[in-house]
Amino acid sequence: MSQTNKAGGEKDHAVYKMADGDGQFRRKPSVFRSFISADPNSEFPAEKDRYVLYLNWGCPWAHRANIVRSLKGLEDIIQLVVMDFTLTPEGWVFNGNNGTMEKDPLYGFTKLSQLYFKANPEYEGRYTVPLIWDKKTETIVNNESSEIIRMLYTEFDEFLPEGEREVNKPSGGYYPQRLRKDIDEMNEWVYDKVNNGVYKTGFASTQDAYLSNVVPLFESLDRLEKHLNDRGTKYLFGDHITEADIRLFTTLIRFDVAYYTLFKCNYKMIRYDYPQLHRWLRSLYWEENSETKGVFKHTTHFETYKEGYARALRNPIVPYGPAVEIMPL
Ligand SMILES: N[C@@H](CCC(=O)N[C@@H](CS)C(=O)NCC(=O)O)C(=O)O
Repeated sequence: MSQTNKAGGEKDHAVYKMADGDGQFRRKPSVFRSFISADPNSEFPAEKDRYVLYLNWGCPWAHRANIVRSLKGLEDIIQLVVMDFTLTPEGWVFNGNNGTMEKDPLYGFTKLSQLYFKANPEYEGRYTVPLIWDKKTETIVNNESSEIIRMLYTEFDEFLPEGEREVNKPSGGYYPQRLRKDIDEMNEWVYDKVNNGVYKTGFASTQDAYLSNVVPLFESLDRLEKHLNDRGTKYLFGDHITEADIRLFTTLIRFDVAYYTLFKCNYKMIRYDYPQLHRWLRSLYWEENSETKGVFKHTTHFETYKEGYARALRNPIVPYGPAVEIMPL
């Protein structure tokens, strides 16, 4: 493979090396895996103004956490720190660009890696968002979005009005007991083939690696289309939004705009080829009702998607289209 570098001399920097020697991108497991708990005697008890969520607008994993923080009405309880969406050779940085913070508000840091080293001076993994920081013990509680969102569903409920608590929701909330098996089962293949599938496709560095991921990606989108079509429901598992919707949304809202071109996921487009998924995506984005609370739209930042992925790929060109980011309802 040619290593021609049109974007400058940084292309070979470790931060941009996504594929392994065989051309496949393999996401490393997150390292910080503690849980915030409603139990006041736990290691990380839920408290107001104790925890901080670090993220940027570009990242789909971070987007999950941002959606749940707002859906749950935790804006006054969990602080949000937004970093720039451009992946630099030093990882994510604070620089004040694009309306983000100039410096880390807690320590004045300029790089996310500094928080990782403050939490663990021996840390060796990647410096990823999202992460939840504990101001009291000054460490990272968790940097795995699938776990962060689960803490947010329930563990801060005592700070919320009765009706917003998961136990009091007639639907059972975002991860209802009666749907757990179905949601977990869907999460498993949607994570591998769709959420992470677009990355494995886009970061593949050989034709074989690319094909071995792009084909299952579209087979899985076909499967999701059929799931919605067969059930005829508004959301993936009925009339209420669940975790499965939140996890799929952050990938599909980036699909036509960014993954289609930049990650070469260009076999089909959501808007033209998947009527059910397109209907589902637009209703989450556009409808402002008691289910969506307008949160899906307000946490979506289209302007960062194309540019963020182009930069992460060291691609100097930001694609011009599509003309419309998301079609009207
Ligand atoms: N498993 C993690 C993945 C998070 C992740 O990979 N985030 C990306 C941004 S979309 C990141 O921070 N990448 C920086 C890097 O790998 O250097 C999660 O779901 O929380």
